[in-house]
Amino acid sequence: MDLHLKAIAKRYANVAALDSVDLDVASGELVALLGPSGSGKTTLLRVIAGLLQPDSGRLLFGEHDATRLSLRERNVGFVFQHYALFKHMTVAENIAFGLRSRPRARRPDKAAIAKRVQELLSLIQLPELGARYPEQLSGGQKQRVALARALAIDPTVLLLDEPFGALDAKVRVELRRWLRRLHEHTGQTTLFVTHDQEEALELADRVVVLKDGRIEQIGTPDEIYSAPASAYVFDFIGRANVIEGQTEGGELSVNGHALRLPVDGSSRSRARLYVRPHDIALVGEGEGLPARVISSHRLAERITLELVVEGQSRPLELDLVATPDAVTPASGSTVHVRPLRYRVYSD
Ligand SMILES: Nc1ncnc2c1ncn2[C@@H]1O[C@H](COP(=O)(O)OP(=O)(O)OP(=O)(O)O)[C@@H](O)[C@H]1O
Repeated sequence: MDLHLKAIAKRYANVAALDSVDLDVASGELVALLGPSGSGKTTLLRVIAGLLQPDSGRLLFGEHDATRLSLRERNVGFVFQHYALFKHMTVAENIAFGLRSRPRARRPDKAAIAKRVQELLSLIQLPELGARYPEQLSGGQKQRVALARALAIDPTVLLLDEPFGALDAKVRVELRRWLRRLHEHTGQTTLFVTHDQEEALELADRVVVLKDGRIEQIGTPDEIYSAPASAYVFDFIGRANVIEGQTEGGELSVNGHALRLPVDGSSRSRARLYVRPHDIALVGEGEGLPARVISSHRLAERITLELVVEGQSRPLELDLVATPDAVTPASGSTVHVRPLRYRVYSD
Protein backbone atom coordinates (compact mmCIF):
# COMPACT_ATOMS: atom_id res chain seq x y z
CA MET A 1 0.00 0.00 0.00
CA ASP A 2 1.16 3.57 -0.62
CA LEU A 3 2.00 5.79 2.30
CA HIS A 4 1.92 9.57 2.70
CA LEU A 5 3.41 11.66 5.50
CA LYS A 6 2.33 15.27 5.64
CA ALA A 7 4.18 17.80 7.80
CA ILE A 8 4.84 15.28 10.57
CA ALA A 9 6.43 16.89 13.64
CA LYS A 10 7.55 15.45 16.98
CA ARG A 11 9.42 17.29 19.72
CA TYR A 12 11.11 16.03 22.87
CA ALA A 13 11.69 18.88 25.36
CA ASN A 14 13.87 21.20 23.30
CA VAL A 15 14.78 18.71 20.53
CA ALA A 16 12.86 18.61 17.26
CA ALA A 17 13.14 14.85 16.61
CA LEU A 18 10.99 15.35 13.48
CA ASP A 19 10.53 18.77 11.96
CA SER A 20 7.77 18.94 9.35
CA VAL A 21 8.54 15.76 7.43
CA ASP A 22 6.77 15.20 4.08
CA LEU A 23 7.24 11.87 2.39
CA ASP A 24 5.35 9.85 -0.22
CA VAL A 25 6.13 6.16 -0.58
CA ALA A 26 4.66 4.32 -3.57
CA SER A 27 3.10 0.90 -3.19
CA GLY A 28 5.80 -1.78 -3.48
CA GLU A 29 8.71 0.58 -2.91
CA LEU A 30 11.72 -0.26 -0.76
CA VAL A 31 12.78 2.98 0.93
CA ALA A 32 15.82 3.50 3.18
CA LEU A 33 15.79 6.10 5.96
CA LEU A 34 19.44 7.05 6.24
CA GLY A 35 21.14 9.42 8.65
CA PRO A 36 23.56 9.65 11.56
CA SER A 37 22.62 8.89 15.14
CA GLY A 38 19.96 11.29 16.40
CA SER A 39 18.74 12.39 12.95
CA GLY A 40 15.20 11.12 13.60
CA LYS A 41 15.11 7.78 11.72
CA THR A 42 13.70 5.65 14.52
CA THR A 43 11.24 8.35 15.57
CA LEU A 44 9.89 8.46 12.02
CA LEU A 45 9.52 4.68 11.86
CA ARG A 46 7.76 4.60 15.23
CA VAL A 47 5.33 7.30 14.12
CA ILE A 48 4.48 5.27 11.01
CA ALA A 49 4.06 2.11 13.11
CA GLY A 50 1.72 3.84 15.56
CA LEU A 51 4.10 3.30 18.49
CA LEU A 52 4.41 7.07 18.85
CA GLN A 53 1.91 9.88 18.26
CA PRO A 54 3.22 12.89 16.29
CA ASP A 55 2.58 16.37 17.77
CA SER A 56 1.18 17.49 14.44
CA GLY A 57 0.89 16.37 10.83
CA ARG A 58 -1.00 13.59 9.09
CA LEU A 59 -0.25 10.05 8.02
CA LEU A 60 -2.20 8.38 5.22
CA PHE A 61 -2.21 4.68 4.29
CA GLY A 62 -3.55 4.85 0.76
CA GLU A 63 -6.43 7.31 1.03
CA HIS A 64 -7.18 6.52 4.66
CA ASP A 65 -6.10 8.80 7.47
CA ALA A 66 -4.15 6.54 9.85
CA THR A 67 -2.84 9.29 12.15
CA ARG A 68 -5.01 8.24 15.09
CA LEU A 69 -5.11 4.50 14.44
CA SER A 70 -3.48 2.12 16.91
CA LEU A 71 -0.57 -0.16 16.07
CA ARG A 72 -2.91 -3.12 15.67
CA GLU A 73 -5.39 -1.22 13.49
CA ARG A 74 -2.58 -0.17 11.16
CA ASN A 75 -1.59 -3.80 10.61
CA VAL A 76 2.09 -2.97 10.06
CA GLY A 77 4.92 -5.49 10.22
CA PHE A 78 7.84 -4.45 12.42
CA VAL A 79 11.36 -5.90 12.78
CA PHE A 80 13.82 -4.49 15.29
CA GLN A 81 17.60 -4.64 15.45
CA HIS A 82 17.55 -7.04 18.36
CA TYR A 83 15.56 -10.08 17.48
CA ALA A 84 12.47 -9.98 19.55
CA LEU A 85 11.45 -13.59 18.98
CA PHE A 86 9.51 -15.29 21.76
CA LYS A 87 12.06 -17.62 23.38
CA HIS A 88 9.54 -20.14 24.68
CA MET A 89 7.90 -20.59 21.25
CA THR A 90 9.19 -22.60 18.31
CA VAL A 91 10.06 -20.89 15.05
CA ALA A 92 6.71 -21.98 13.57
CA GLU A 93 4.81 -20.69 16.62
CA ASN A 94 6.66 -17.39 16.41
CA ILE A 95 5.70 -16.97 12.77
CA ALA A 96 2.08 -17.94 13.47
CA PHE A 97 1.78 -15.56 16.42
CA GLY A 98 0.26 -12.56 14.58
CA LEU A 99 -2.38 -14.72 12.90
CA ARG A 100 -3.24 -16.72 16.03
CA SER A 101 -3.77 -13.60 18.11
CA ARG A 102 -6.29 -12.08 15.72
CA PRO A 103 -9.90 -11.76 16.94
CA ARG A 104 -11.79 -14.96 16.22
CA ALA A 105 -13.78 -13.49 13.33
CA ARG A 106 -10.62 -12.64 11.37
CA ARG A 107 -8.49 -15.58 12.52
CA PRO A 108 -7.69 -18.17 9.83
CA ASP A 109 -8.31 -21.79 10.84
CA LYS A 110 -5.49 -24.02 12.11
CA ALA A 111 -4.81 -25.65 8.74
CA ALA A 112 -4.64 -22.28 6.95
CA ILE A 113 -2.21 -20.94 9.58
CA ALA A 114 0.00 -24.05 9.27
CA LYS A 115 0.04 -23.66 5.48
CA ARG A 116 0.94 -19.98 5.71
CA VAL A 117 3.75 -20.75 8.19
CA GLN A 118 5.19 -23.38 5.86
CA GLU A 119 5.06 -20.95 2.91
CA LEU A 120 6.91 -18.35 4.95
CA LEU A 121 9.51 -20.86 6.13
CA SER A 122 10.21 -21.66 2.49
CA LEU A 123 10.29 -17.97 1.61
CA ILE A 124 12.97 -17.33 4.23
CA GLN A 125 14.79 -20.46 3.06
CA LEU A 126 14.49 -22.28 6.39
CA PRO A 127 11.85 -24.88 5.43
CA GLU A 128 13.11 -27.50 7.89
CA LEU A 129 13.53 -25.35 10.96
CA GLY A 130 9.94 -24.77 12.11
CA ALA A 131 10.28 -26.99 15.19
CA ARG A 132 13.44 -25.33 16.52
CA TYR A 133 13.55 -22.76 19.30
CA PRO A 134 15.12 -19.30 18.72
CA GLU A 135 18.20 -20.16 20.83
CA GLN A 136 18.99 -22.95 18.35
CA LEU A 137 19.35 -20.45 15.47
CA SER A 138 22.16 -18.20 14.29
CA GLY A 139 21.73 -14.41 14.45
CA GLY A 140 21.03 -14.19 10.72
CA GLN A 141 18.47 -17.01 10.90
CA LYS A 142 16.71 -15.29 13.82
CA GLN A 143 16.36 -12.11 11.80
CA ARG A 144 14.92 -14.06 8.88
CA VAL A 145 12.37 -15.61 11.22
CA ALA A 146 11.55 -12.14 12.59
CA LEU A 147 10.90 -11.03 9.01
CA ALA A 148 8.68 -14.03 8.34
CA ARG A 149 6.73 -13.26 11.51
CA ALA A 150 6.27 -9.65 10.37
CA LEU A 151 5.14 -10.79 6.89
CA ALA A 152 2.68 -13.39 8.21
CA ILE A 153 -0.07 -10.84 8.82
CA ASP A 154 0.14 -9.46 5.24
CA PRO A 155 1.09 -6.06 6.61
CA THR A 156 0.08 -2.83 4.93
CA VAL A 157 3.73 -1.82 5.26
CA LEU A 158 6.86 -3.51 6.53
CA LEU A 159 9.03 -1.43 8.86
CA LEU A 160 12.59 -2.53 9.60
CA ASP A 161 14.72 -0.74 12.19
CA GLU A 162 18.40 -1.56 11.57
CA PRO A 163 17.38 -5.19 11.00
CA PHE A 164 20.95 -6.36 10.42
CA GLY A 165 22.65 -3.97 12.82
CA ALA A 166 23.62 -6.60 15.37
CA LEU A 167 25.09 -9.07 12.86
CA ASP A 168 28.69 -9.37 11.74
CA ALA A 169 29.76 -7.69 8.51
CA LYS A 170 29.71 -10.76 6.24
CA VAL A 171 26.29 -12.00 7.35
CA ARG A 172 25.01 -8.46 7.06
CA VAL A 173 25.99 -8.22 3.40
CA GLU A 174 24.49 -11.66 2.63
CA LEU A 175 21.25 -10.80 4.38
CA ARG A 176 20.79 -7.47 2.67
CA ARG A 177 21.13 -9.14 -0.75
CA TRP A 178 18.67 -11.76 0.40
CA LEU A 179 16.25 -9.03 1.56
CA ARG A 180 16.49 -7.35 -1.85
CA ARG A 181 15.55 -10.62 -3.59
CA LEU A 182 12.78 -11.26 -1.07
CA HIS A 183 11.41 -7.80 -1.72
CA GLU A 184 11.44 -8.37 -5.47
CA HIS A 185 9.42 -11.52 -4.82
CA THR A 186 6.88 -10.12 -2.32
CA GLY A 187 6.58 -6.53 -3.64
CA GLN A 188 5.86 -5.49 -0.06
CA THR A 189 6.01 -1.72 0.64
CA THR A 190 9.01 -1.47 2.97
CA LEU A 191 10.79 1.24 4.94
CA PHE A 192 14.03 0.41 6.63
CA VAL A 193 16.23 2.43 8.92
CA THR A 194 19.98 2.35 8.60
CA HIS A 195 22.94 4.55 9.40
CA ASP A 196 25.04 2.55 6.91
CA GLN A 197 25.17 4.38 3.57
CA GLU A 198 26.42 1.33 1.71
CA GLU A 199 23.45 -0.70 2.92
CA ALA A 200 21.02 2.05 1.89
CA LEU A 201 22.55 2.52 -1.55
CA GLU A 202 22.72 -1.19 -2.29
CA LEU A 203 19.25 -2.13 -1.09
CA ALA A 204 16.82 0.69 -1.60
CA ASP A 205 14.77 1.90 -4.56
CA ARG A 206 14.91 5.35 -2.96
CA VAL A 207 16.93 6.78 -0.12
CA VAL A 208 15.73 9.46 2.31
CA VAL A 209 18.64 11.28 3.96
CA LEU A 210 17.73 12.80 7.32
CA LYS A 211 19.50 15.53 9.27
CA ASP A 212 18.30 16.92 12.62
CA GLY A 213 14.73 15.70 12.06
CA ARG A 214 14.46 17.12 8.53
CA ILE A 215 14.71 15.50 5.13
CA GLU A 216 17.91 16.71 3.49
CA GLN A 217 17.44 14.82 0.22
CA ILE A 218 15.25 12.13 -1.32
CA GLY A 219 16.40 10.29 -4.41
CA THR A 220 17.41 7.04 -6.04
CA PRO A 221 20.74 5.64 -4.83
CA ASP A 222 22.33 6.91 -8.03
CA GLU A 223 20.93 10.43 -7.60
CA ILE A 224 22.04 10.56 -3.97
CA TYR A 225 25.54 9.30 -4.80
CA SER A 226 26.13 11.23 -8.02
CA ALA A 227 24.31 14.45 -7.24
CA PRO A 228 24.27 15.03 -3.48
CA ALA A 229 22.08 18.07 -2.80
CA SER A 230 24.33 19.41 -0.06
CA ALA A 231 27.80 19.14 1.41
CA TYR A 232 26.20 17.20 4.30
CA VAL A 233 24.85 14.50 1.96
CA PHE A 234 28.11 14.33 0.00
CA ASP A 235 30.08 13.84 3.19
CA PHE A 236 27.70 11.30 4.66
CA ILE A 237 27.28 9.14 1.58
CA GLY A 238 30.90 8.18 0.96
CA ARG A 239 34.48 9.23 1.45
CA ALA A 240 34.90 12.90 0.66
CA ASN A 241 37.80 15.28 0.08
CA VAL A 242 37.18 18.97 0.62
CA ILE A 243 39.17 21.63 -1.21
CA GLU A 244 38.56 25.21 -0.10
CA GLY A 245 38.72 27.87 -2.78
CA GLN A 246 37.17 30.89 -4.45
CA THR A 247 34.69 31.04 -7.29
CA GLU A 248 35.08 33.87 -9.74
CA GLY A 249 33.77 34.31 -13.27
CA GLY A 250 32.22 30.83 -13.16
CA GLU A 251 35.51 29.10 -12.30
CA LEU A 252 37.18 27.83 -9.17
CA SER A 253 40.64 28.90 -8.06
CA VAL A 254 42.59 27.47 -5.12
CA ASN A 255 45.41 29.42 -3.47
CA GLY A 256 45.72 31.58 -6.60
CA HIS A 257 45.89 28.53 -8.90
CA ALA A 258 43.20 28.93 -11.54
CA LEU A 259 41.99 25.35 -11.88
CA ARG A 260 39.75 26.18 -14.82
CA LEU A 261 37.04 24.04 -13.26
CA PRO A 262 33.62 25.38 -14.26
CA VAL A 263 31.23 26.07 -11.35
CA ASP A 264 27.70 27.45 -11.20
CA GLY A 265 27.24 31.22 -10.77
CA SER A 266 29.68 33.96 -11.63
CA SER A 267 29.74 35.98 -8.40
CA ARG A 268 32.89 35.95 -6.31
CA SER A 269 32.54 33.88 -3.17
CA ARG A 270 34.26 31.36 -0.94
CA ALA A 271 33.37 27.81 -1.93
CA ARG A 272 34.19 24.21 -1.07
CA LEU A 273 34.81 21.63 -3.72
CA TYR A 274 33.85 18.07 -2.72
CA VAL A 275 35.47 15.20 -4.56
CA ARG A 276 35.69 11.44 -3.98
CA PRO A 277 39.16 9.85 -3.60
CA HIS A 278 38.78 7.95 -6.92
CA ASP A 279 37.69 11.08 -8.79
CA ILE A 280 41.03 12.89 -8.59
CA ALA A 281 43.72 12.37 -11.26
CA LEU A 282 47.46 12.95 -11.28
CA VAL A 283 48.25 15.45 -14.06
CA GLY A 284 51.26 17.28 -15.42
CA GLU A 285 52.72 20.44 -13.87
CA GLY A 286 50.60 23.49 -14.72
CA GLU A 287 47.45 21.40 -15.20
CA GLY A 288 46.45 21.05 -11.57
CA LEU A 289 47.17 21.83 -7.94
CA PRO A 290 50.65 21.10 -6.60
CA ALA A 291 50.53 18.73 -3.62
CA ARG A 292 53.08 16.96 -1.42
CA VAL A 293 52.81 13.22 -0.89
CA ILE A 294 52.76 12.36 2.81
CA SER A 295 51.95 8.69 2.47
CA SER A 296 51.79 6.27 -0.40
CA HIS A 297 50.62 2.67 -0.46
CA ARG A 298 50.30 0.23 -3.32
CA LEU A 299 48.38 -3.03 -3.42
CA ALA A 300 48.40 -4.67 -6.87
CA GLU A 301 46.89 -2.08 -9.23
CA ARG A 302 45.50 0.09 -6.50
CA ILE A 303 47.47 3.06 -5.23
CA THR A 304 46.35 5.05 -2.19
CA LEU A 305 47.94 8.43 -1.61
CA GLU A 306 47.62 10.98 1.14
CA LEU A 307 48.57 14.48 0.01
CA VAL A 308 48.92 17.93 1.50
CA VAL A 309 47.94 20.98 -0.52
CA GLU A 310 49.35 24.26 0.76
CA GLY A 311 46.81 26.41 2.60
CA GLN A 312 44.23 23.59 2.92
CA SER A 313 43.01 22.53 6.34
CA ARG A 314 42.54 18.84 5.48
CA PRO A 315 44.87 16.45 3.59
CA LEU A 316 43.55 14.85 0.40
CA GLU A 317 43.05 11.13 -0.11
CA LEU A 318 43.46 9.64 -3.57
CA ASP A 319 42.57 6.16 -4.86
CA LEU A 320 44.24 5.51 -8.19
CA VAL A 321 44.15 2.57 -10.52
CA ALA A 322 47.63 2.14 -11.98
CA THR A 323 48.95 0.13 -14.89
CA PRO A 324 51.32 -2.64 -13.71
CA ASP A 325 54.44 -0.68 -14.74
CA ALA A 326 53.28 2.70 -13.38
CA VAL A 327 55.60 4.36 -10.86
CA THR A 328 54.10 4.89 -7.41
CA PRO A 329 54.72 8.48 -6.25
CA ALA A 330 57.08 8.39 -3.27
CA SER A 331 56.45 10.03 0.12
CA GLY A 332 57.92 13.52 0.13
CA SER A 333 57.61 14.03 -3.65
CA THR A 334 55.44 16.70 -5.26
CA VAL A 335 52.63 15.75 -7.64
CA HIS A 336 49.90 17.72 -9.43
CA VAL A 337 46.27 16.79 -8.96
CA ARG A 338 43.05 17.66 -10.71
CA PRO A 339 39.48 16.82 -9.64
CA LEU A 340 37.60 14.99 -12.40
CA ARG A 341 34.06 14.70 -11.02
CA TYR A 342 33.19 17.04 -8.20
CA ARG A 343 30.49 19.21 -6.62
CA VAL A 344 30.96 22.77 -5.43
CA TYR A 345 28.96 24.07 -2.48
CA SER A 346 29.05 27.74 -1.45
CA ASP A 347 29.97 28.63 2.10
N1 LIG B 1 12.14 9.27 24.38
C1 LIG B 1 12.91 10.33 24.07
N2 LIG B 1 13.06 11.36 24.94
C2 LIG B 1 13.80 12.44 24.63
N3 LIG B 1 14.45 12.60 23.46
C3 LIG B 1 14.36 11.61 22.55
C4 LIG B 1 13.58 10.43 22.80
N4 LIG B 1 13.67 9.61 21.71
C5 LIG B 1 14.46 10.26 20.84
N5 LIG B 1 14.86 11.45 21.32
C6 LIG B 1 15.71 12.44 20.62
O1 LIG B 1 15.16 12.69 19.34
C7 LIG B 1 16.17 12.77 18.35
C8 LIG B 1 15.96 11.73 17.27
O2 LIG B 1 16.12 10.43 17.81
P1 LIG B 1 15.99 9.09 16.96
O3 LIG B 1 16.10 7.94 17.90
O4 LIG B 1 14.80 9.17 16.09
O5 LIG B 1 17.30 9.18 16.05
P2 LIG B 1 17.95 8.06 15.13
O6 LIG B 1 18.31 8.75 13.86
O7 LIG B 1 17.06 6.88 15.02
O8 LIG B 1 19.26 7.70 15.92
P3 LIG B 1 20.00 6.26 16.18
O9 LIG B 1 20.63 5.90 14.87
O10 LIG B 1 21.01 6.58 17.24
O11 LIG B 1 18.94 5.30 16.62
C9 LIG B 1 17.50 12.62 19.09
O12 LIG B 1 18.00 13.91 19.36
C10 LIG B 1 17.10 11.90 20.37
O13 LIG B 1 17.99 12.22 21.41
